[in-house]
Amino acid sequence: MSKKEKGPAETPLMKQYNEIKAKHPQALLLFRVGDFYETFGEDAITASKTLGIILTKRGAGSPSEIELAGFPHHSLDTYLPKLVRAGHRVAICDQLEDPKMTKTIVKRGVTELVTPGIAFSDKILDGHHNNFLGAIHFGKEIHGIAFLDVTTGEFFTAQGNTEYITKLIQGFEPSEIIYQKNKHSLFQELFGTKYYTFRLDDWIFTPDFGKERLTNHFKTNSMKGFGIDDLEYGIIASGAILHYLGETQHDKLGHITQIQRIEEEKYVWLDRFTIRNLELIAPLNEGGKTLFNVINGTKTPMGDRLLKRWIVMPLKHEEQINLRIDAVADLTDKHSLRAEIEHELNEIGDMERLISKVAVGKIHPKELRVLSRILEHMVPLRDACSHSVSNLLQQLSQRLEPCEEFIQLVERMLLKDPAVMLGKGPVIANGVHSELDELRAISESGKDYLEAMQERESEKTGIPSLKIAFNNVFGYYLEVRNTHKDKVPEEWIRKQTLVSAERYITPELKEYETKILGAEDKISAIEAKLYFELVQKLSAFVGAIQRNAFLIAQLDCLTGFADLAIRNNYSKPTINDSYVIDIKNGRHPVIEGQLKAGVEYVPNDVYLDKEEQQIIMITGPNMSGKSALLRQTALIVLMAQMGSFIPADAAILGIVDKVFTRVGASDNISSGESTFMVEMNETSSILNNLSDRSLILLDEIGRGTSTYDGISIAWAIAEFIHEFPQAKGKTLFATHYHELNEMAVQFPRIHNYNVSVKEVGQKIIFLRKLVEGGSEHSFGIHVAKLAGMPTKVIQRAELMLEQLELNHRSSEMKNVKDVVIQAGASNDMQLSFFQLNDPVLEQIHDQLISIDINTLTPVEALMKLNEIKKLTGG
Ligand SMILES: Nc1ncnc2c1ncn2[C@@H]1O[C@H](COP(=O)(O)OP(=O)(O)OP(=O)(O)O)[C@@H](O)[C@H]1O
Repeated sequence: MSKKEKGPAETPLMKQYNEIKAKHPQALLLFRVGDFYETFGEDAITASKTLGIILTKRGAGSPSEIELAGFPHHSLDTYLPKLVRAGHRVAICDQLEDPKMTKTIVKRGVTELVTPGIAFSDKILDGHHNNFLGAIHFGKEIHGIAFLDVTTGEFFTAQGNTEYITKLIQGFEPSEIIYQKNKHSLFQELFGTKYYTFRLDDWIFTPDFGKERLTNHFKTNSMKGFGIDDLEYGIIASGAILHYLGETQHDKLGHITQIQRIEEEKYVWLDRFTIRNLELIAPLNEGGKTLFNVINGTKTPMGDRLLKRWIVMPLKHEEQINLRIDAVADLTDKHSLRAEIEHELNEIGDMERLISKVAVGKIHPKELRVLSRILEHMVPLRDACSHSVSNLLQQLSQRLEPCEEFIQLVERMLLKDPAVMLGKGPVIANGVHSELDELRAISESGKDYLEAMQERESEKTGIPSLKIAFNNVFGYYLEVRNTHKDKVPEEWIRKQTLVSAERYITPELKEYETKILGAEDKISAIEAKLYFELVQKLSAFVGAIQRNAFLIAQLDCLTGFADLAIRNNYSKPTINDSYVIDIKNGRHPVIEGQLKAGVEYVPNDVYLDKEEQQIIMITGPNMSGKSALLRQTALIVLMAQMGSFIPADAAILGIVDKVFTRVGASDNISSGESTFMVEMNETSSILNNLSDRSLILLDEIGRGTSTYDGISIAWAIAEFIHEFPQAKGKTLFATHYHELNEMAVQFPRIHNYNVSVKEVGQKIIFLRKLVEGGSEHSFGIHVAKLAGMPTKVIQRAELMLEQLELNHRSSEMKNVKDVVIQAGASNDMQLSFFQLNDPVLEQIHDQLISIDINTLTPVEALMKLNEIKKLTGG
């Protein structure tokens, strides 16, 4: 705060402001003054820029001059979301007493601190997304994490290594992450700078504090009941979240009724590359479609939010998966059942967020009516589900609670069509409170009296346009247009002169005004009291309505799956505990919907198991459909384990417990690390976590490096997976190195396939059919042709490729060790080679030194070779 602001001329108001601002230095303070929210100093500059409101000066020219920008208090809903979305923390400072009741300065205090992770305003939230606040507690190897959506009351915790935490953050997409102050550089190192973060004091991140916060909140002795007792770090992170809520003045938390453990053992492990690469919830390229976009057929916001979680957390237990799949099957079979349920779901809005608003006391009367109307659909839904043969739907049906008492209370207490907000019109029904009814009658009759008075006076004075109106400054008045000014009786008291009219009052008018306003003040007070009592009573239903919301979310996802299956012609998968993946005519769910008119997606069979065909080596030219095939296989498996039908004619799927994905790391080059190193590191993390039920997708591994390095990496990895004694992870390996086809000779569970193409003259036609056998030759040069490379270069390349292939064959690459030995040998040779003192050799030497092998593509390598050959006069 600059000196200017603290001059001797500091007014009591600014003194109060400065005191409050000092408590919230990191927040933008909205300071309520009368009907306005004002911002001062730096805050005013920020607010005026972000909101496009006028920046002025308070006390211009005086020693206490300070920037000022403000907006009317009723525009808070418009401006607050803009500030929060722009990444600001906003402290809302309200008047804590009625200005009319005090002679000194009004008491003010911060009533809420809104941050991106803790926001209730519907305008900040996207109804279809959870708004999670995340907290991390960093340990040495293992870290704790917690996520809370304060708008729905959903609260989760877990702990695990960095990779697991990263993956959870990817799946939950928190809007804000809090962590310990002294872990700033560690956080940035692990998670980068793309998240909105806030750091808290270190002492908050201790086991005792965390446990105390949680047990106090849930009113329990331990966290055993929630099954998280052993998650020491998870508890610390969760405690930090509750502390943060307190710090931001969110202490009404009755809707946070439980904390759930994210049970790693229950869900398929998807490594972070898989979530990204399979485009499960976020597209790789802006505007791209995700699996979520394609399979989302939900009708309620709860379903929408839950589906996202189902997608990133597919199940691993056969029984649970089959419960879902059987429900989808029944909903698919029975058209009328589905139609009935969908009809009800269409009418169900965001009951989860509405009931949270009841718990925090922020619900508006109209919203209560909406919630009550939603609850009326519980009984029909329950009845509909009871007609299903699926166990899951039966269970859902039995658990749905009708909440009749809630509906009755709202029906009895609220008007059918109450005002949107308390204080903006009548809310409480007639017949609830006798004094309220009487006061309403007085107010009404007073208004009737005023109407009669207007008519009477108009007649008496001969002023046809005479009007009785009201404003906040001097209450009720009579307004006379200037043309009739001379007809105004003498006893009227003039109050205000406008350009075209004059305003008057009379003793009679004031007498009725006192009656009406007195009644209205009392009406507001009684309505507010009754309304708060009602909300208080309704908060007893928080648990039941939250449970209903969760059941409906599940029902919505399942019905959405059924609908999807019918729309896209999906079929029911068979899930068992075998180690087989046997897909008949599988398709890619996203690509098949995006093909040009007239182009059919070519379906393919994929078979993998532990004994015979563990690894499939898929060769084929670029663009032939290798990646699509890899991804569709994983997507089909994952969709099935989410409980959905699948884009295939049929499939028998042994449960998969982990999915790993690695894609030739061309997009990692920007990080500065060598592609080769990145690829090796990432792949080694697969090898450390392999299981018999793992599914591994390796797409063009080794692409980012020079050809022989690439082949060696790819070979080494495939060999390792094949030879790994503890587990036989099923693997799809896409590569354009046809050299890898040789592996099938040595390794019995590696089989060669290729995505077939037909060469017609100079052109290649993609048939997109996966057929057994390796490719005859590499298609790199074909791609160079497509890229418009000069014919001379292409011809030379073709020639050299032949040479290379000949040499390579003669070296009989038996296994990777041989390659490594060869590489060592050639190093030695290089030395002696360049000891010759020849200028051409020197040039060649320089050329070779300048090559960055880690980023060289095969085509570039060929061109380089061509240049070098020219140097020798070849
Ligand atoms: N089975 C299929 N049926 C119809 N079109 C397909 C099929 N598979 C792939 N395609 C189309 O071909 C395009 C290229 O496929 P994909 O990216 O899988 O090729 P690729 O062999 O992996 O190529 P690259 O090596 O360049 O990554 C896809 O975007 C899609 O439009």
